Amino acid sequence: MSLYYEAAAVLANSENAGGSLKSRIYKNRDLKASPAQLFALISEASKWSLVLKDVVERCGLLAEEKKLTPTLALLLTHDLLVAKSGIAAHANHVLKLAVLRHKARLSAEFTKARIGRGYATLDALREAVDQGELEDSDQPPKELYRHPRWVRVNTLRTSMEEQINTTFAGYDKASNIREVQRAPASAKRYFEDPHIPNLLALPPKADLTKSEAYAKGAIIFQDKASCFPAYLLDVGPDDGDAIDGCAAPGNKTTHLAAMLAQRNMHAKRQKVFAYERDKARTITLEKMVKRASADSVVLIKRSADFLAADPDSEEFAHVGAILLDPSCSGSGIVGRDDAVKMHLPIQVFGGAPVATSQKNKKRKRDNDASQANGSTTFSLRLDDTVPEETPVEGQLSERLTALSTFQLRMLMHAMRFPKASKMTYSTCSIHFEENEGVVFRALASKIARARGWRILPRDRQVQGMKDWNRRGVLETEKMDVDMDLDHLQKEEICNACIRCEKGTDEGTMGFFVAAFVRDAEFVSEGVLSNAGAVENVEEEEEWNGFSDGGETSVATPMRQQASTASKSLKKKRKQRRTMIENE
Ligand SMILES: C[S@@+](CC[C@H](N)C(=O)[O-])C[C@H]1O[C@@H](n2cnc3c(N)ncnc32)[C@H](O)[C@@H]1O
Repeated sequence: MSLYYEAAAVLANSENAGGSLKSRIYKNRDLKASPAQLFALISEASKWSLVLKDVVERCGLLAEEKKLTPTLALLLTHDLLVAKSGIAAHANHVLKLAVLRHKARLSAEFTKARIGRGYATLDALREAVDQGELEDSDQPPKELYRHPRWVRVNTLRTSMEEQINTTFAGYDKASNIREVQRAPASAKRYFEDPHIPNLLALPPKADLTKSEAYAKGAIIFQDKASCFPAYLLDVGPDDGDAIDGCAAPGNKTTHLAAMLAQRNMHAKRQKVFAYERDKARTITLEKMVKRASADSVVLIKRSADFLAADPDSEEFAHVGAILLDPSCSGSGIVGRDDAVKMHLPIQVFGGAPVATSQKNKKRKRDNDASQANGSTTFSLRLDDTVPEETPVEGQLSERLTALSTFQLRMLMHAMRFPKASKMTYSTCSIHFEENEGVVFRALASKIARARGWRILPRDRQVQGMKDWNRRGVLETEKMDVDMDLDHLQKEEICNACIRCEKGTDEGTMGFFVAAFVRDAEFVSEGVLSNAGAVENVEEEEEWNGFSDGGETSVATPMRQQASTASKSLKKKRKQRRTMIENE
């Protein structure tokens, strides 16, 4: 099979191989072509595909050359018109002949396309393509606020100063984030984040995957918002060990480990227990922890369910802090700008474009999956960075109920650890039900009340988080918990919660985080044994709102008066109980 047939087959991915483009190519032992050549052909052709798609269509190539599929036509046209070494096939190769027959028209259409886009020379067009500056005229204009490439400097391996002087030597320091959001891919510019220490923003398409710093774990790609939980947890030398209850791929785990190590240079050894239930993701977590040199701090609980961790076990006797980032709807996730996007030509008949799949139903021209689906674009992840979460599809409201039930359960389990006095709860979701909704329900639970868990108010948060202005949102109509709190008190709880929104000039994904704390008096043995009455999660679901009267401060919500649940709320709770029991 020639290079081009193999490239088309990789793109069609008829075997549904998972992973990024790179891993699909490099892990495929059956390929004859060199993986480097295949990867270069696909990623280069994709960069040019917006222009070449038009050229192939205007030339009517697909209608005339039955051997060519849209993908093959695009790849071959790329090599004919753009690649320095031309088409990589012998002179009589059937595919080469099919394209060479139209060389004059293809070249003429290419020149027209270049001039039409306002580029006087091929070099000028080449530069624009390299910098990802070509706009798709059929698409709405690019997002106003592009998503930067966030880079966390891993202090377990290096320092900010060292990275500025090595990896980012020769880069300009931007004075605001907009300068990097707007910058072309090749711009050497960084912005030092004002909220999170050791965090840099770079232009959206900055490619550092080949840098030594990335390979050695000195820098880690991690969205700004994803750095909030470990920073907000603010673990110090006196906080003992920590648990990350939902760890893979390990961004927050390694961040937490780096913060622990940094603050605890001379003192006791503190560990991070990292729980990950999923087997495949545990392998990723292990790799990530090793690459970040966090393996001396992090103890991985492989394929282990955090809910099965015994809070009273000797092993966790010194756990003072818990980071909880459970699975969620992923509705806050932002698609990366650096994915490979291949725009494919469609067949044009008498001036009207017709999708190949409609016209040639009988003729199996290739495994062109995207066209068979009626789409004319392939979108592939270029590198192997593992996403923290995969967005949920389908039946949102049912999924939100199931997810929030699970999230609450995880949070209440974390509240059982006898020596824990601080904890963060986060999601990359934009939905109240998974965010503030879970926080309210957790605060109202028996376990929180018995063990003295309360929300960490804004004014007691670590500086960068106190300064962050996007706070929790109160959606009263979605609250399915009875709380005898007045509006102002609910607003105060929301103000203690932190949100990030996607598509803003802050350059974050959609995210939510809240911190819970409890005072030393509650961490004492006596209070713990009283809390023994709170036995299990099923019982938690029976709670009746805030119980014993008295104080109404946000800091001690468990002292609020109980109120009677409405019928619909009772029904919802019953549904939730059934779900927990069925899990
Ligand atoms: C949102 S992701 C965590 C992302 C991670 N904190 C990071 O920053 O890289 C949630 C993870 O929790 C894991 N998980 C879900 N339920 C779990 C459970 N009961 N115990 C342990 N891990 C669980 C999932 O497999 C998934 O890898």
